[in-house]
Amino acid sequence: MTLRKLNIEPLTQEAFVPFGDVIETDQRPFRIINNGSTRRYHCLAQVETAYPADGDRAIISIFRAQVTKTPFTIRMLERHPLGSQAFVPLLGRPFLIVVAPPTNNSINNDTPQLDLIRAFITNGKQGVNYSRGTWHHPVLAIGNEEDDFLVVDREGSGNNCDEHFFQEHEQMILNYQS
Ligand SMILES: NC(=O)N[C@@H](O)C(=O)O
Ligand code: NI
Repeated sequence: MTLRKLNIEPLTQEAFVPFGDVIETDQRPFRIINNGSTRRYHCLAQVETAYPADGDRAIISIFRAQVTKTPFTIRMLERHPLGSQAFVPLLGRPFLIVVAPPTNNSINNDTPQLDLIRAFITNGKQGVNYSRGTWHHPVLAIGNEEDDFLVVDREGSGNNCDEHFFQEHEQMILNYQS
């Protein structure tokens, strides 16, 4: 059985709109602050929490991710139905992203739409903010050693992580050659 090979696209905000935001300074507006010493690239993304009145909080973590060797089989995607999740690289290295648009009960039995799954490679200066409900693969670090990411996501009650495992014939191959 030949599995579908995912085409890996360079990450751009335009291409990523169905999935969330690209966190980067290239081509973005800024304000000059701090007596002219600093550029503020304001509100590059917004943190979504479903129930702020019930105590949902946006929290900041660091993920130290082991390298994912490619070719790699994409066997599952996950989503966070109650909040967004942002990954910002701390060591300036590219990383891989596999995403599909959010779904609900009326779409494809509320599972990732196979034909809408896309893969991206960042340029090392980009982070991403997955919108609430965006299907995504857990962080995919590449290179020769573990990578660190600043992660901003939601802390609160209830289940905030749905996982979907593909049938074997639906699985995809991710193969990145730097
Ligand atoms: N589980 C967890 O906190 N990490 C995942 O959500 C991920 O996207 O890496
Ligand atoms: Ni996640």
